[in-house]
Amino acid sequence: MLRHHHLEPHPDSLGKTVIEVRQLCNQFGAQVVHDQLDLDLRTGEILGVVGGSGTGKTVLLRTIVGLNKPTSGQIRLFGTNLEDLSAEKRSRVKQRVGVLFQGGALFTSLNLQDNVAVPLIEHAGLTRADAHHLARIKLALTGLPPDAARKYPSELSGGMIKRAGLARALALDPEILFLDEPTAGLDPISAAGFDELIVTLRDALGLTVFLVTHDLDTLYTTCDRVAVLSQKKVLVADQLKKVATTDDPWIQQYFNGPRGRAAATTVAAHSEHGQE
Ligand SMILES: Nc1ncnc2c1ncn2[C@@H]1O[C@H](COP(=O)(O)OP(=O)(O)OP(=O)(O)O)[C@@H](O)[C@H]1O
Repeated sequence: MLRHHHLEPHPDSLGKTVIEVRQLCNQFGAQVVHDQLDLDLRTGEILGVVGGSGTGKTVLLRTIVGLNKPTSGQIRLFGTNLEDLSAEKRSRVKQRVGVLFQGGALFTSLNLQDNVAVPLIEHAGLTRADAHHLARIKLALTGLPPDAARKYPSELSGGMIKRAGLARALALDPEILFLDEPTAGLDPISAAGFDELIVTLRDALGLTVFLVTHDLDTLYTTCDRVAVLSQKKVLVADQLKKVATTDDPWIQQYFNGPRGRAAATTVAAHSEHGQE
């Protein structure tokens, strides 16, 4: 079911800032990817991050979660700058964040239950038996059937792999979930199911979600706000209807091209048919 009411949160319901990116610069050799980029993520929202290929969406995600050291600029996660923290405190902050990388990044030699159990054993210090028990709960939470627990990644469909990757990202009960193109490569029905799952989990677990995507349907059905990366910055970050009217060639082509119009029409048709 489409959750159209999430597209227009009341301004008073917007949470406080959980991620604050200020004047971020990322440069690889002579290539400047981000130049003085600013972005905020607010508690409880699903923020879609879009932009042309190579505009640095994945680099931004990796920088925020501490996997890429920025050339300059500040990033505050839950109000603190990771670089100011001791290794131990930094590791504790990082555990409040879950990441689903492109491709799911599962260990191919482990079955799903063992994959999800890894962070529970390594970071939460659970016994193997307890970790397996909790791993099966996490797998069920993402909509996988019980028999999936003993399957290996090679035995699964793309959609199941994404769900298993999500179960692992949720293993340590994170407050913020980062998703890098979660519906890429999925058939439309699996992709729609995954979109719905993201909204359901956000509502049920009170998550905040940073979602990198190219998928217009995902933007229309799941995101509260959309941030557009263009010209090495976040050009605009706002509700979709406002972003779509921004005067920028890439934005106009993206949202008002044939695919953008089709996605908008589908959502409008659903909301006319008795959705909230
Ligand atoms: N570690 C690195 N070393 C050198 N260049 C890098 C590194 N990481 C990323 N880049 C470059 O930074 C640019 C942005 O990459 P990034 O993967 O963030 O783009 P993207 O917006 O996610 O693209 P896509 O939509 O195609 O996935 C690319 O040109 C990439 O080659």
